[in-house]
Amino acid sequence: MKKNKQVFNNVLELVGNTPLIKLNKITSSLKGNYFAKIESFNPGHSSKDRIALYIIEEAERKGILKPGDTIIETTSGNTGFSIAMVSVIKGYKCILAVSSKSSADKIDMLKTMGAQVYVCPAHVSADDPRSYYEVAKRLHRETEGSVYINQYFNELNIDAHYHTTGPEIWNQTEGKITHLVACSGTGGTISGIAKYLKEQNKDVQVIGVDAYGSVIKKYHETHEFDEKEIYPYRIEGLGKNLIPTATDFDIIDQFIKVTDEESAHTAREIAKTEGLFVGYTSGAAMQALKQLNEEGTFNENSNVVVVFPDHGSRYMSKIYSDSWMNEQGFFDSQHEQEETAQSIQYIK
Ligand SMILES: Cc1ncc(COP(=O)(O)O)c(C=O)c1O
Repeated sequence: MKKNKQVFNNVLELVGNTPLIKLNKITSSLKGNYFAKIESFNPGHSSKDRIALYIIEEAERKGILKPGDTIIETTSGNTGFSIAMVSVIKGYKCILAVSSKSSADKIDMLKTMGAQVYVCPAHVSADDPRSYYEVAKRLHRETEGSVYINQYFNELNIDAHYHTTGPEIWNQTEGKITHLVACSGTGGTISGIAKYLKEQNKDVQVIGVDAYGSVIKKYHETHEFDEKEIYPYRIEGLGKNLIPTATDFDIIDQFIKVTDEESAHTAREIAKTEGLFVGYTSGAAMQALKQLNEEGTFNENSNVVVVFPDHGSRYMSKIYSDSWMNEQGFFDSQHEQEETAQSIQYIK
């Protein structure tokens, strides 16, 4: 049968080639042109589909993985979902070691996607045999024919974005991009895209978004790992309490930090202004654009691409819940709280 582009052989054929959408209203008072790379258009609703597929296919190419083998990772987040999805299609077992802090919803989601989930105590040190890092390492050692994805320390994480997201952004902007702004967690997204873009045009400015409570920005500036920078924060997937080797610090020009509170409000603002229902780190990245604009980073000729990594549906009990926002103290005034409450009217 002739290949019909409307019909796909399986869901994995839809990974990548996400749209770049112009931001209009939320950026109306900022200098320059703004475009968002909407990674929730991946079938697993996040950018992590790209690394799951790429790393697993690399292992296949190298003959490390055979059908029926096992893929192991330590995450309850987007990467876990993406690995589970790829494993279903390709016929691998998927083992995810997650922290007991993970919500029941997330664990159920992974279980639904066929993963074997090990829930490990959250409040033990990383080198404790019960920690999710150690459990994953032990399962990897004990399971013949297993691959440990280890996204924070796997350079294929960078390669995945170098070969996919980077060229997509270059082509979608017809080479006119001047600035890339992206959150940095493992650092794979920003490092891989930056490497590709700078090979095309070394003048493209690359700005990473970090969280208060994370060591990344300070490490970039001083090469010092400063434990004093570390404290708990709420945004998931952004910043870190360790230095990932999946971040190429030399290729990133600058880091900027954003707060939990402003990022949450900005994510809600993106939905209301652009009709894009995106995750918490998309709010963080957009918040970074506002701060960079204030600092005078952009001018009328700037063509800024911002990466929105995932979909808002994963944050219903967090930033899109008024009671959660209230519990965090993110509604500064009674007025703000009443205003959002008024958008729901109960007819009795
Ligand atoms: C929601 C979300 N945003 C942003 C990131 C950051 O992407 P990267 O790990 O490629 O730096 C992650 C990764 O963990 C994520 O899950």
